[in-house]
Amino acid sequence: MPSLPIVSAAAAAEPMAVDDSASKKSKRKLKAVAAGAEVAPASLSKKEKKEKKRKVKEPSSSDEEEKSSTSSDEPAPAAKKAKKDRKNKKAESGEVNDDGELTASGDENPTDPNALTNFRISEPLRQSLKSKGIKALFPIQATTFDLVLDGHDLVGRARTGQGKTLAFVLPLLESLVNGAHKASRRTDYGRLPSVLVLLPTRELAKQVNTDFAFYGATFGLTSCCVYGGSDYRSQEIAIRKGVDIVVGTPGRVKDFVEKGTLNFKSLKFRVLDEADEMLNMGFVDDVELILGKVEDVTKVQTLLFSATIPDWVKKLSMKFLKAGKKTVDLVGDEKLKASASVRHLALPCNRAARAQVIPDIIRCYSRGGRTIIFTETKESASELSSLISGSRALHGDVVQAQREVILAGFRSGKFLVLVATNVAARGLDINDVQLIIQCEPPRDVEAYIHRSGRTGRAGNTGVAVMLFEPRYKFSVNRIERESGVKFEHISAPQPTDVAQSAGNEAAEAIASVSDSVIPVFRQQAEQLLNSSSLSAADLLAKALAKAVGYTDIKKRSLLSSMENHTTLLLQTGQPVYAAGYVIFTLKRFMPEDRLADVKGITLTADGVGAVFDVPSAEVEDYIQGAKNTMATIEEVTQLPPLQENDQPRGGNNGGGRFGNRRFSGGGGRGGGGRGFGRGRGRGGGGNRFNRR
Ligand SMILES: Nc1ncnc2c1ncn2[C@@H]1O[C@H](COP(=O)(O)OP(=O)(O)OP(=O)(O)O)[C@@H](O)[C@H]1O
Repeated sequence: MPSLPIVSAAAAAEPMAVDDSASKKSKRKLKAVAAGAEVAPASLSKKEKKEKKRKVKEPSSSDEEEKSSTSSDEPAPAAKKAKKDRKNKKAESGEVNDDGELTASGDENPTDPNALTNFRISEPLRQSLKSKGIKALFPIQATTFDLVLDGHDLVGRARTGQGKTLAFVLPLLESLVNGAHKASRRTDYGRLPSVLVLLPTRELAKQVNTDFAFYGATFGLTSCCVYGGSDYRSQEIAIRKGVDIVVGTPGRVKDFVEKGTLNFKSLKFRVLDEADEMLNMGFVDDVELILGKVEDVTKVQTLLFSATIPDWVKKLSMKFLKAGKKTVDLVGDEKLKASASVRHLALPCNRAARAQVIPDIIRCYSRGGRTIIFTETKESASELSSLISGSRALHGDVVQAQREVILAGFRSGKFLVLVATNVAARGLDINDVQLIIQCEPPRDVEAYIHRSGRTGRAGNTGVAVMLFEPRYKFSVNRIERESGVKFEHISAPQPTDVAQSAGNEAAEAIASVSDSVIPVFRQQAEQLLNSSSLSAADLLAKALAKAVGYTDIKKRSLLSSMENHTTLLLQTGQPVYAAGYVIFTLKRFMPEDRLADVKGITLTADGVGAVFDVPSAEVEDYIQGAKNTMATIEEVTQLPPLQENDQPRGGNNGGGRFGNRRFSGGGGRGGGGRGFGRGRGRGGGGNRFNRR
């Protein structure tokens, strides 16, 4: 049995279940703003922090004080009033969730401090938002809206799925049409762009452009998306005709800049989204070149959103953002960097067992929604996709046109399982992704955070399962430490559990079959019953099994998830210090040549036992054999706590901690180790898509 029984695991997830309509409702429900904090404490200057503290003590302290500390631009009187009203409402409602964020209903509720009507969002844009079910701003949006509209440069940070895109889309549009740039707005043919948005991947650029196109259309603003691998000429024509907003990836934007097609003389805003990923993808030079093309930086407002703030992003913000820039950091020093609305599970699974285990994980945890499986390499993505029926692969070797078809098919529900490299890790916002499976712990924690963040978005919940080779458990600990996630450790769904839940579904389906079929099938049923020695219930059980595709139930190891392998526990009544000792004990009653099949010896945390896998057909030989010795061997139904390895050892054969090449770990094709030697490259140079 898995350490977390599957049926109850699914049941445990019950309260998180959201169907499509419910998901929209819950989106509306999860609205919050950091309690009373216009700018997150982690990012405030010392002076600002002091003033903030003082304000908490003295609720009557004036807005002017805060403005003088956070802004050099004087907001319009109307803005002052709106801000003040909001503040008062926030103080009145004062609902604070566990994360210290104010929560408020998303329904059109005037007492909701984040209700759209409490912001300088004009009626047409409000209507467009409502048409998408948005009636209140999310915290990152609420916290940054006035800052952006009032002309500040900004560095913004929030967890995945918290609505960072609209955090810049909405105030930019209002600013162009009703705010500071209203008077200089142009609508003529050949006008130069007012907004440039840079994103690290083509898919992300398209997604953000879709938002700009939709909400911009409210005001007659046009946008255009420029990215590599797609038709150059049509993008060029669109820019030359005149466009208000250009959204693109650095490579293609740079091409247009160098060719003179893109001219930034009228630019009012530049936005860098997922800035840290630009660094990871080797876009450093391109980004700096593009940003450096703006001649009069005093006329341009720059917004930078980044999940983490590595040195380059810091330097970038120092170099290209104005000195008075604001920082809104809703993650700050909090331990948990990954999404809090995601259930994070870790499951031991040998590489060779993945293709068998993953469909069962999907069956048990996806709740009928979409699943994204992440692999470390393009080859693994293609290979796995070919082994999982109904799935499609997405990675950098897939030609752009095909990538778009695949993503569109996944978005529209034509197929529900996408096997992808990190090309799909960042920013992609796809409805009803219920489950993320990571085939191995990623090398950097950011990848874990972003991949798992493809579910549990906009207030919905989701499940992220990370597979790991048992001997590399230390890398689970690393991700846990660095992301602040506390993994629930589970074992692979046992085929019996999966079959049982399939059987339940089949039983329900049978109950709903019309009685009109009975006369047609009764004769065969009676014949079957009369000719069989089984009872009617047993025969029906077989019929149910067949109906859901089972003709046999295989066993699956708890330790490595390998099919037809069983995990055994050896105890000798004295301390067990090493794998060698386990082999030494087994040799006493098992022929040596059969010990080659013993896999993954791992000592138990109590120091007096060890678990290992053997072929299921040989289980009885081990149990009976041990009876003639001081040792006991039993089949485990739940993994006991195991000792952990802090360092990778033992090379590719899966030796792990105990280093016995012949008798330990791995098992199966690849024997592990592949994933660890071949992570994606970081840093500059190279074609980004060759790496994903
Ligand atoms: N105020 C809101 N109310 C309801 N839904 C919203 C709101 N703002 C954004 N959303 C929805 O939330 C989802 C996530 O938004 P978005 O993709 O901008 O998140 P993100 O913070 O950029 O995530 P990531 O870090 O993964 O890129 C989108 O489907 C978006 O439409």
